[in-house]
Amino acid sequence: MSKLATSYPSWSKLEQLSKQKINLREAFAKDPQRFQRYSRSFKGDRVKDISLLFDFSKNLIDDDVLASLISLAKEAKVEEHRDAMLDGKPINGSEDRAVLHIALRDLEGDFKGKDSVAGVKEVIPELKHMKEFSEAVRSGSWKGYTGKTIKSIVNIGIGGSDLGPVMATQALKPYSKRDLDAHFVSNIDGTHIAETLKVCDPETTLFIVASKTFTTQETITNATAARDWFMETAKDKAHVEKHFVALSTNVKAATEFGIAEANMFKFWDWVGGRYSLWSAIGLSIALVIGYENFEEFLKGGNEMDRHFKNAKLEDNLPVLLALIAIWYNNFHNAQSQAILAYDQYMNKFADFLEQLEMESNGKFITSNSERVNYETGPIIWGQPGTNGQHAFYQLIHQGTKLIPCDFLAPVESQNPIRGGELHDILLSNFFAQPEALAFGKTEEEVKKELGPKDAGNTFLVKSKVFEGNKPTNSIMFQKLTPGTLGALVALYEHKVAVQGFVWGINSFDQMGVELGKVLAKKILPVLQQADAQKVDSEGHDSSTSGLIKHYLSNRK
Ligand SMILES: O=P(O)(O)OC[C@H]1O[C@@H](O)[C@H](O)[C@@H](O)[C@@H]1O
Repeated sequence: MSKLATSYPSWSKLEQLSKQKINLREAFAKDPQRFQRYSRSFKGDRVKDISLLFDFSKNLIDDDVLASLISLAKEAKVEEHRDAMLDGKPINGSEDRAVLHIALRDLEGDFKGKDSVAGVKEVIPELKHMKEFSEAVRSGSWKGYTGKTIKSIVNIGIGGSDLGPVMATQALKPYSKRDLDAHFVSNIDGTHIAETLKVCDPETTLFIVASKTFTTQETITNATAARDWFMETAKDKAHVEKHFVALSTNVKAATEFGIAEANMFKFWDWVGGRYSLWSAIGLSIALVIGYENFEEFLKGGNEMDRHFKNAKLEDNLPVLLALIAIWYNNFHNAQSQAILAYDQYMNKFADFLEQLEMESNGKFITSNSERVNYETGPIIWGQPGTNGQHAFYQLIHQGTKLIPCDFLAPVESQNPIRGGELHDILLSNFFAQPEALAFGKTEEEVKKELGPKDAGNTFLVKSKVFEGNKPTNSIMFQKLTPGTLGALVALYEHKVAVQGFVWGINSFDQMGVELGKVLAKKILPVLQQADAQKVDSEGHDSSTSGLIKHYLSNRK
């Protein structure tokens, strides 16, 4: 049973330690080995192109802090929780489910404990189905109802059934089949599907209806709209099977929607939505980058799984990433964390991590049904570099909030424009920003730089001071290959799991998304009946009633 994290002896120790201010200028000056001491490298042993360097030396830590964070992980039984997860124990207690996204990428059978869980043995046959299908579409042997090759795919899904595929297809664009257009429709705002259908041809478009539950209102409504649009041209229902496939755990509902069993790609209830890009939900990824590359992505995730399982806590990348974030979240009052990827292909990475981290760890109840008396998941946000530098970095450098940042960048660019000049400029920024954040600029330095003419202008001098001491992690990877992306995603997945273990919460349900859905379902009939009189009898507060009535009386 999970305890309140505040009850661990190391929690109090860390509270004490947080009162001693660590100054990064002094820490680096004192210890020439600081980078060596606080950085780790990680190489794939099967996927050879994976090579990561994780530098956490620009954090407000010293040996005492790090040792106490590691002790905290031990007291919270992180290793036991991890092993229970990898063994397929039902650690998602509120739903009584195992948490086995690792099974989706365990192609060589490294994790035996999970094998008795129902569905695990179907992973490989289902991958074979994905392989055959994606190859048929990509090679052109799969034809639309008029005998034409598929030119566009439209993934219709939301949340985890959208964000992972969107992020990964963007990230792995260099590996994509450029003559196959990939679209993603998620929002129930009709604009999303309307604008997508405008650039699609019913004869050459394949719709992928991606929904774990197959009951999600947005997805089912958008899929129905897509089918109506298709039927306007195709006329005959029998043509649907050439143009619609389903990715779901709910075979019954997908059948009711009209999708033939042969066109269904299944997964299981032990795959959480935000962890589902490794499952059939990744079909759009396999279609875009090809099955072999998709498999490399899976193998990259498995590299990180084995590291997570086998590396000692002090060297364990997900554990370190999690503990460092806990240090700021719980002992330095940091409310948010920025994800800053210096790789344009990763422009959806922060969006993806928003769901992964916030839906997983935005909880106030422990697995022991107690209300936490400490902060849980931070707000995750970010933009790719260098764009963010010209927008919000001002606040990170000189604002009043502490925002720990993860900087990520590839050693090798996929597009070495002008002989690599652009990449060098990009990387010079990737190196410079954490340096500026850590070491800042003192008043003396500013005065010296301004020279005698302006050094007496106090407001100017003070405005130009950077206090520094802002913590960052830097993660460099060789190149954004499918394997590397897999390892990076799994790194963050396990980071989230470790944090949940320490905070004693269930990172694998998402009850907090339900209430709004239920209320919307109650309001919808009122909008459809357009009965403004009825609004008052619905029992809403005056604000909600007022807004509904405003809508009903002003819509055309
Ligand atoms: O894949 P489904 O069942 O349509 O669900 C989509 C999303 O629905 C949301 O309500 C959940 O919070 C997400 O976790 C989930 O990914």
